[in-house]
Amino acid sequence: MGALYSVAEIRQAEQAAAAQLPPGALMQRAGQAAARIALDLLGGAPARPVLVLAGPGNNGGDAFEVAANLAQAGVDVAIVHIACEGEPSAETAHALGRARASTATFADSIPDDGQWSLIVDGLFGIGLARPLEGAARAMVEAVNAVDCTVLALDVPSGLDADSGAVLGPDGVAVIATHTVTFIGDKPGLHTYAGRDYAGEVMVARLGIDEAMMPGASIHLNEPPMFELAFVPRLHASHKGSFGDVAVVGGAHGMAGAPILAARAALFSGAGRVYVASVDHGPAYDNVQPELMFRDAATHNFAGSTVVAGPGMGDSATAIRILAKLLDGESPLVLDADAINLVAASPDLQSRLSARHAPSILTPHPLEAARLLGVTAGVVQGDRLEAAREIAARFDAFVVLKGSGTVIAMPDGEAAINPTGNPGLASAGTGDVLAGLCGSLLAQGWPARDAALAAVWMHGQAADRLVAQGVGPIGLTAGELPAAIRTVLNRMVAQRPKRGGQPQS
Ligand SMILES: NC(=O)C1=CN([C@@H]2O[C@H](COP(=O)(O)OP(=O)(O)OC[C@H]3O[C@@H](n4cnc5c(N)ncnc54)[C@H](OP(=O)(O)O)[C@@H]3O)[C@@H](O)[C@H]2O)[C@H](O)CC1
Ligand SMILES: [K+]
Repeated sequence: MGALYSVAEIRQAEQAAAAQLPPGALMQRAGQAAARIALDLLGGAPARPVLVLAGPGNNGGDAFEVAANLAQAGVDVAIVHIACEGEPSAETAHALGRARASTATFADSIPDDGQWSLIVDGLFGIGLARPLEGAARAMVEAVNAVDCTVLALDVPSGLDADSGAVLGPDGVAVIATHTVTFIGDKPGLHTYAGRDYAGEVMVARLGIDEAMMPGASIHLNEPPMFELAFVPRLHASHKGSFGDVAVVGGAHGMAGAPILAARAALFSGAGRVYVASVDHGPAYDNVQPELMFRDAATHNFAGSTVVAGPGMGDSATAIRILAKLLDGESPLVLDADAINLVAASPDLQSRLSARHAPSILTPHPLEAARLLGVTAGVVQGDRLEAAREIAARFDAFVVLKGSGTVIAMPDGEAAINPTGNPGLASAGTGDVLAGLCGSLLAQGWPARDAALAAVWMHGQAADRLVAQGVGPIGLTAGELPAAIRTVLNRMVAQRPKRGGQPQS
C-alpha cells in the first residue's frame, strides 16, 4: 500500500528482476505499459501526431519502445532523439531498431509548427545526473511552452526522483500532466516540486511483485496507515472522555494564532479547549465561546495536551513557560515560535530530547532549517532526510510542512502526504494543523497516528473546500476547522469494523 522507493532500491529490484528475464524484457514491458496509457490518454485514433522525446539512456530506450508500439497501433509518431556519445545499452539499441523499423519518423529537433495530441517525455529518468543544459534544456523548455497532454516516462525529465527537487540552480524540468513510473512509486514524484511536475502518477510494476521489492521504509500517507485510530463515540461518554487541549501562545498582536489552533482542536473533538496566553489576551472568543481563556503563566497544564507556539513570541515569559512544558509530562505539539525558541537554545533542545511524553513538531522548511542549523534550501533539497534527522535528534514525531508534507517518526519510518493544495499556503493554516495534532493526542491517539491523520485530514479538508468552489485562492485558515470536522466524521463512519464489544 503506497510504498515509495529510492532510486537505489529501484535499481536493486530492477537488477534482481532483469537477471531472471530475457534481455530487454523489462524495457519492453515498460514500453507496453506506457503505450497503453498513452492510447487511453489519446482516447482513440488521434487527429494530430504524437511527439516522442528519447534521451541518451534507458529512459530513451523506453521511449523508443513506446514509439514503436504507438506506430504499430496506427498512431502518427515523430521521434526526436538525443543520442548518447558512447554506445547505448543493448536493450536501448534493440528498442531503437524497433522504432526505426516502424512507421515512426525521426526529426533532429522539435518541429516548430508541431500540433501534438500528446508528448511523451523519455529524455531522462532515474539516471539524471546533473541539471539539464544545451539541447536537452531547450527541448524541455519547448515542451513546457506547449499546451497539450504530456506523459513523462518514469520521472519528469529534470526532476530528482528521490527529493522532488528540480536539479538546479535555475534548473528546468518537464511539467507533465501524467507520469507513468516503473517498478515502484518514488518519493520525488510526491514531495517538494514533485506534485507540480509529475501530474497524475501511475505505477507500472513491470511484473515485479511486491515480494521482489526491498522493504519500503517510506509510504504515501493514506488512510490505511492510520484509520484504525478513528473510533466511534459511545453514548456513555462525557466531555472529560475526550481530553483537554491547552494552546499556549498569543503574544501581543498575535492573539489570532492560538484561537485558530484552539478552534481546530474543538472542531476535531477535544473535550475541553483552553487558550493560555503568554501576554494579556482576550477574555473570550465571541465566535467560539466554548473556548476558555487563561493566563499561561499561572495555568495548570497537568492532564492537558499542550500545543505550544502559535503566536507565542520570544519573550522571557514565553521561554520560561516553554521550558516548564518541555520538562512536564503533557503530550506536546511544538509549532512556529516554540520551534524557533528551541532552535535558538541548546538548553531547550536538551530538555526536548530528554522528554518521555510524546512530542510532535510541525516545522515549515525554514523552522526545520533553524533546528538543523542549515539553510532552507538544504532542507528542501532533501526533505525526507531533514525530517528524519530532526525526528532522530529530538526523539520526536516531525511534520515537515510544504507541498508533499513529510511525516517522520523517531524509529526512521517516514510518510509523504498526498492531500492538500496551494490554498493551504495562507496565514494560520499551520496553527490549525497544530491544534488538530493536539486534539487527536488529547483523545488518546498514539503520536504516530495523530501526526499522520492530522496531516492527511488537514489537506483533505482543503481539497474538499476547493472542490466546493472555495479557493484555492483566498481559502482561509478559519474555514478549515469545520471542513476538518466533516472529514473526520466521515473517516469514523467509514472505519473498518472490528468484531466484539462496542468500540470505545
Ligand atoms: N534497465 C532496465 O531494464 C529498465 C530501465 N528503465 C528505464 O531506464 C531509466 C534509467 O536508465 P539510465 O540509463 O540509468 O538513466 P537515464 O536514461 O535516466 O539517463 C542516463 C543517461 O543520461 C545522461 N545524463 C544524465 N544527466 C544528464 C544531463 N543533465 N544532461 C545530459 N545527459 C545526462 C547520462 O549520461 P552521463 O553523462 O551522466 O554518463 C546517461 O547517458 C529509468 O528511468 C527507466 O525509464 C525502465 O525502468 C525499464 C527497465
Ligand atoms: K522522463
